[in-house]
Amino acid sequence: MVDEIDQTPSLRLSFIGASFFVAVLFASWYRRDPLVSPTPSCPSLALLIDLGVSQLDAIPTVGFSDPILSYFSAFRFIFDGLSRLKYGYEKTRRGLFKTAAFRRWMVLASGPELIEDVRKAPDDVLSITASAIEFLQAEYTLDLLDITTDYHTDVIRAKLTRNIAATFKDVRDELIRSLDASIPVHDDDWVKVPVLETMQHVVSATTNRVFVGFPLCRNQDYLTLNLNYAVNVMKFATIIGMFPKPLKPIVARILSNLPSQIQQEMEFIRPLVEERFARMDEFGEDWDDKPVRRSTSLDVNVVINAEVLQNDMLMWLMSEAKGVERSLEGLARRMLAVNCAAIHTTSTTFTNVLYRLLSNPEYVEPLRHDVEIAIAEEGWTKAGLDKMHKIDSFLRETQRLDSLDSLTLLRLALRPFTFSNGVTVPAGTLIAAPTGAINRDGDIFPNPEEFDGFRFTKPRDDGNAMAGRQALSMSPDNLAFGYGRHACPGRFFAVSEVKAFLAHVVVTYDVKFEEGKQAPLSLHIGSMRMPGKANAMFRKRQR
Ligand code: HEM
Repeated sequence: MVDEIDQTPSLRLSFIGASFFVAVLFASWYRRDPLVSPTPSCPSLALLIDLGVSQLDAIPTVGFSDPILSYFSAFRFIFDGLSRLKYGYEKTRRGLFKTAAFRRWMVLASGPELIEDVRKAPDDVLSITASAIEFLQAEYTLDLLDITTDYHTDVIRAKLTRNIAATFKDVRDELIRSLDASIPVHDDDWVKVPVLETMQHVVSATTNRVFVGFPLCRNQDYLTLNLNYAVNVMKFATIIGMFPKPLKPIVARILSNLPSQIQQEMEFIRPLVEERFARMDEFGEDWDDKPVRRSTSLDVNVVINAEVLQNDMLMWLMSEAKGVERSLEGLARRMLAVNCAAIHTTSTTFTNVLYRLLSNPEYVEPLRHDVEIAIAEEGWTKAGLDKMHKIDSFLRETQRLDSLDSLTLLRLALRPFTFSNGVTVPAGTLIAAPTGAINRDGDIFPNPEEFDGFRFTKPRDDGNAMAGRQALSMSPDNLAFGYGRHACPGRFFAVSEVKAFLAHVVVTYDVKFEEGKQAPLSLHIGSMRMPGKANAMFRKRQR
């Protein structure tokens, strides 16, 4: 007994010593990075740089700076991300601070100059693709055939955006049809609807009207597949990201059923792809510009002899895909990825906008007025949406307070990067803007915690009411869609969709929360924010 007591401290010390040694080795191996430039040949120097001790030292840290203890900070960030970022921002406003991520340091830049530095940096220095590979764990969650190409981004930016006015009638048609189906209002009765699930369904159907056209956009199994895939990517990425590289494929295999999802997507789009490739072979590459064809095999309950749009996302991808990407499997994976980028973000925004409307019923009448004036002038068109300034401001204010992620402009430094204030960060550092904290800065937005739905319609000091104030305007103060060359290419489409939704809801329904209920608490995981679940009550608008 005595022996045991005597030996315990030395055993404990040896155990702590050995654990420390293993932890340091593990940390140096775990944070070693295949994506960035080679580190120096001297192992100890490489270790110091990998751990960010030397070059990052000058930047203040939120949490532990110590290489080992920083893992606790990275872990804590999962539960407390927004307030950690707010704390760092308050202390270093318009400067730099850093916090630990699991595999590397993340440096947060705020203030117009530093954000401009990030915006202007070339892709081979600060890479959005490399950060997406890591942040979304894209190798395991998206698993594109050629992960190095993002041709879908150009397709969205050019073709989808150029076709917004032309496809608006279809988008609105699908929006109304799916809302009618999900919210069966009769007479003057109130109908109870689960908000998040309904918005996910409505956005999937509406978006896929332009992605694959009718009738596939109404196939419930197809919509569920793409929706589940989109929601799971975010969830799985967070979990897989916590494991070291050799364990990631195993964890990914346990968590996800990606191979079967890809197979299902292939089966859904196979008839379209085969028919269209055959036509492309017959008529040449210009075939996709033939806008419509008549179909005889549609769901007769809904539309008879409808025009089926051939100008859809799948067609545009087929026209631009090269190499392995120009196969059924390549296209199926790409369609899943595009759905993933579009559905989760837009349905979360629909949900946030609706919760804000239910929580602030005094906005309903002025919003109705805004819509009715615009529609009287321009009809239900893209030009009509552009005139709905109050609807636009309500959306932007919602995005300000309910940002989907408290980080944007996430980039991975592939080479050392020097900010305009002279501070250099090493290759392998993540860089981002603390958007959630910027959005709550009282110097930029007076009464920042207050929801002021018409904040962005009020005249400014320079008398220029609207310039730079729309939901689509990007600046260091409005990063909801990012900023610069890699800003969200789907933002024009997304904003039209959300504005069309809000405009339709206010002129069609009366809305409220269930008796005694209010907006649910959001779930925060790391920097991400997901709205909670609640029911909304709808009835036909009483005039
Ligand atoms: C309200 C809805 C949406 C929000 C809030 C949103 C937000 C964002 C943000 C913050 C970024 C990163 C920008 C940066 O880091 O600079 C981004 C990128 C991206 N978004 Fe969206 N997005 C939305 C809808 C969409 C839609 C509808 C699509 C597709 C049709 C889409 C496709 C993409 C793609 C492909 C990228 C990567 C761009 C690149 O790598 O250059 N997004 N989005």
